[in-house]
Amino acid sequence: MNLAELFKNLKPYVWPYRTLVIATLTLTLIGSFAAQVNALILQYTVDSVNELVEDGKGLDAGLKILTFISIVLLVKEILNLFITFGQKYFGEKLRIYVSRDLAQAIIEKILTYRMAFYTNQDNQSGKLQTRIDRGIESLTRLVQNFFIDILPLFTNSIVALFLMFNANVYVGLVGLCIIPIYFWITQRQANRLGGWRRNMRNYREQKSQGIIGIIDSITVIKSFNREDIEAKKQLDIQIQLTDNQLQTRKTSFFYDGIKTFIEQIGVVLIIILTAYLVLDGQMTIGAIMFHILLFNNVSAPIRQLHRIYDEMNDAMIYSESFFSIINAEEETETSGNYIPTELKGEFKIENVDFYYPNGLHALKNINMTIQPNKITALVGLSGAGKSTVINLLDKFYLPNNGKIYLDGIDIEEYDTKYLRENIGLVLQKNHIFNGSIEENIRYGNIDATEEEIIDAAKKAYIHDQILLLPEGYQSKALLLSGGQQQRIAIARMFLKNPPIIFLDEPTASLDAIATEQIKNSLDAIKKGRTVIIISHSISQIIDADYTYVMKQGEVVEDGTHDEVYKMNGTYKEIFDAMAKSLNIDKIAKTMDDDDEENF
Ligand SMILES: Nc1ncnc2c1ncn2[C@@H]1O[C@H](COP(=O)(O)OP(=O)(O)OP(=O)(O)O)[C@@H](O)[C@H]1O
Repeated sequence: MNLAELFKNLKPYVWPYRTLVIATLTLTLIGSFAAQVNALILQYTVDSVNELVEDGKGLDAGLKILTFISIVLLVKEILNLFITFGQKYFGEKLRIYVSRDLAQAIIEKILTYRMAFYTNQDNQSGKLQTRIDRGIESLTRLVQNFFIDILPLFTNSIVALFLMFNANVYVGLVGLCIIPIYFWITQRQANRLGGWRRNMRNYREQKSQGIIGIIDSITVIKSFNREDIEAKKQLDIQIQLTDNQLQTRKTSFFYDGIKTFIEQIGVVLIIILTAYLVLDGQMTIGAIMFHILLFNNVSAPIRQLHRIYDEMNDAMIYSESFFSIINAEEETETSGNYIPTELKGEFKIENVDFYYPNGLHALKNINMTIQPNKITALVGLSGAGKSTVINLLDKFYLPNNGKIYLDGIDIEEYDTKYLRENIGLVLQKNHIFNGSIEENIRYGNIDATEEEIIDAAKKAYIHDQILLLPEGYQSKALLLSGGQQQRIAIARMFLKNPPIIFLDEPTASLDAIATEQIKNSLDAIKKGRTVIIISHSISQIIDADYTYVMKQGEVVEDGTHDEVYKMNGTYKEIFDAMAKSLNIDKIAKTMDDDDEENF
């Protein structure tokens, strides 16, 4: 991203604060003129004092001059006080507001993005966070620097250059010559640093992703005693990062040295030239001071050029990824605008093919009909594509081929918000977010009353356990056990009370008693709705009205439980294995013995 594109992208965020910008710019201009007063006064002082000495006049005459100088300098400093304060304050205000707006804008934007954006390898949470944080940080620093540093310094520089030309065209030319040389060197420096800076961004992203990874997987790391391996992985990144940092610093030091050298040559040239003009009688002695101070005003911003360049480069590099996130229109979730008056809940999946963003062919020419008022089970071994079907029905992803219809209308034509409003989803994992139990359940219906929340928790058989917690419904939901969290997710679905329900192994982490209780609750809620259940539990599968059996992304069998069982294929294989794993013979024997004893 070049500077013009950067400013174009940034403009919408700065535009609302244009009054602040104008105020800062006006103060900057006044400040630039005030900054030249010192040079003028110094020249005046040297020349006046020199004249007094030459005329042999005493302190009395000098006192008048000194009083005048002191008053001018004092007034200038008081003025400067207000100018600098106003300029910094307005600049800072601008930075804070722009930073807030950028942060909010990117959050609002990514919330509208489709699921594929989040599951993309490049957008792992740590990486995404570093990209967003760094982007905002460098962009806001750019805004601040532009108004607080760059603009005042460069306006100073231009005004000083103008005064130099006004004094003598050759003096002005020396001042002017140094600028392109400096620019050229700084640009070479920036080009050489560009690659390393990009590397730096990657290493920083990897570093923060690494730390997040460690925290997320700490149980696995500790249980396998893999602390050393994890530390080594981080060390490798740190070593690459520091190598890169050193290279950056080395290059910077080298170019900084050259720039200081050039600047000093400029100072020497100014001294020689002005001394010549003074000796030639074309100027008074005060001009030497005047020119050196003016040259200093010209070179001061240039001396900062590399820092400004660095920051601009940072802003360009980091804003590149920031704006690529915020401007990723192709990631925005699509929505139709069809809203039916009534929802029957019949899904038809026709010849659907689906590839995940990483290219994995997860569904192959799938055909299914999901009947309303019935329970449809999706059965298959791990990785067969069952959850993927649900992902497609929820419009988290769109099929690459084929169509999905709901009540005869293509789901792409449906208003996505309406569709999801009518679907209740209980997932295998990742269903609890940071917040209290109450907040987590309330997510199902933001306007629910306390009684309704408690009622939902009761239906999910979690109410009694919540009451045993020290903070009850206000306890942190993430601290609950896996099975308890699953029941919170079920309570949330009960509260939502949608006509279509997708249950992805809803009882996977539950104990036997909770499974039995939840099963009864689910049986109650299933009535009169469209229900899809994915389960590895025999009891839930047997209860289904219709079953689709999936294998490696394809539907291999479908029918009622009896029909698919009799096909002697995958379903029978899975079902028999499930039954065997339950050790039904022994269970039956234990229960028989128990009955006999009781008898
Ligand atoms: N976000 C993703 N990106 C890439 N591949 C994915 C993604 N999610 C799932 N897959 C892959 O798609 C295939 C189908 O996965 P899916 O989760 O649908 O299986 P499943 O039948 O529900 O399995 P399980 O019973 O273990 O939940 C698997 O090979 C899985 O690795």
